[in-house]
Amino acid sequence: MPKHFVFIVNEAAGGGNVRKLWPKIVEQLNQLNIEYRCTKTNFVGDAIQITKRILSAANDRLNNELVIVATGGDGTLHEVLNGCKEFYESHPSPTQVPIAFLPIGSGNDFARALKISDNWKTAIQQILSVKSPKPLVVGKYNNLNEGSTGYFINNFGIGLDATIVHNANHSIIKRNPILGKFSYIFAALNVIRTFKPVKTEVYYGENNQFVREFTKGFLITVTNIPYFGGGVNIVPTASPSKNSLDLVLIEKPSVRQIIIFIINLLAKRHLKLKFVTHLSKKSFTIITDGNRFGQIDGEESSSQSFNIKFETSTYSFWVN
Ligand SMILES: Nc1ncnc2c1ncn2[C@@H]1O[C@H](COP(=O)(O)OP(=O)(O)OP(=O)(O)O)[C@@H](O)[C@H]1O
Repeated sequence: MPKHFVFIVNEAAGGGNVRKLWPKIVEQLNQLNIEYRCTKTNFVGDAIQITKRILSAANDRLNNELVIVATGGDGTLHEVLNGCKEFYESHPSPTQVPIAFLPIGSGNDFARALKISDNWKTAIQQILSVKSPKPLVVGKYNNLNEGSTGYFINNFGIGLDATIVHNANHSIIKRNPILGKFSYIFAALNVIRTFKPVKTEVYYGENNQFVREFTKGFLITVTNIPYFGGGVNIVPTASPSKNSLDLVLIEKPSVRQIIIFIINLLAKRHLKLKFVTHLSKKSFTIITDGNRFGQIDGEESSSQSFNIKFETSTYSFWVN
């Protein structure tokens, strides 16, 4: 069946690079003679509202033809996913409009995990070569303190990586089209020195009957894919095709341990280190004692003491 593609375009992604690229992409789409339309986002969170409007305007026939193409970075894809999930939670349907991804943001970790090309022309060809939607696992979080829920495609971090995201997002480097790619590295070098660890409890098992306590939680990351922070291979075995989420937790390391960790990270052996905790589960709850930043798919959440239940969920994606 011919597909109708709706591009939700975040021109602010990729340090503003998308604004320059988009006219070229439009030219290419016209040359390819495919059926498409596009909507540009105007502010943070707009892609959630746009997605919900698209889905509520589609009827049953269109539902089978539509593909929503998140066009930007991981934050744009995150918003499109949450728009879809919110819509179908209030309008249950046997079929879901699938999400495709045209990765032209700064980090593009989801694309890296799914081997979607970072060359936009190739990525468009990849989208056009898909024959049918594929269900993929996404993370669901339930913030038990706030009573809010949401979904993530990549990772939910508390502490170190979240503070790095906070600092990177507020640095002028992030808005630079060339240096933007390195904004996380610059921020990391500073935060690793200054970050204050946080007391953390992790509950898991059928009825949360197992608990692990960490007095000096430093890096606390729940991930659905191998990468975080723009290409760091934090859990090489993580996959959105596996019905589990991976937790990596490191307590405040010494300088020696940081060096050992980096060397082992490069050799993909870091999860075997004694001072690194790695759990792969369908569900767990993390409680932290002390206000720290959180990051969800690279977008920061406010500084707070977290009490979060994580579980797996699924959504339909237009990927090979
Ligand atoms: N018109 C807009 N102006 C400013 N910000 C916007 C606009 N539309 C969307 N946004 C916000 O831009 C932020 C960054 O988008 P996105 O994450 O897609 O790009 P990126 O940061 O370059 O990529 P990545 O997350 O892969 O590093 C998101 O929080 C999104 O809500």
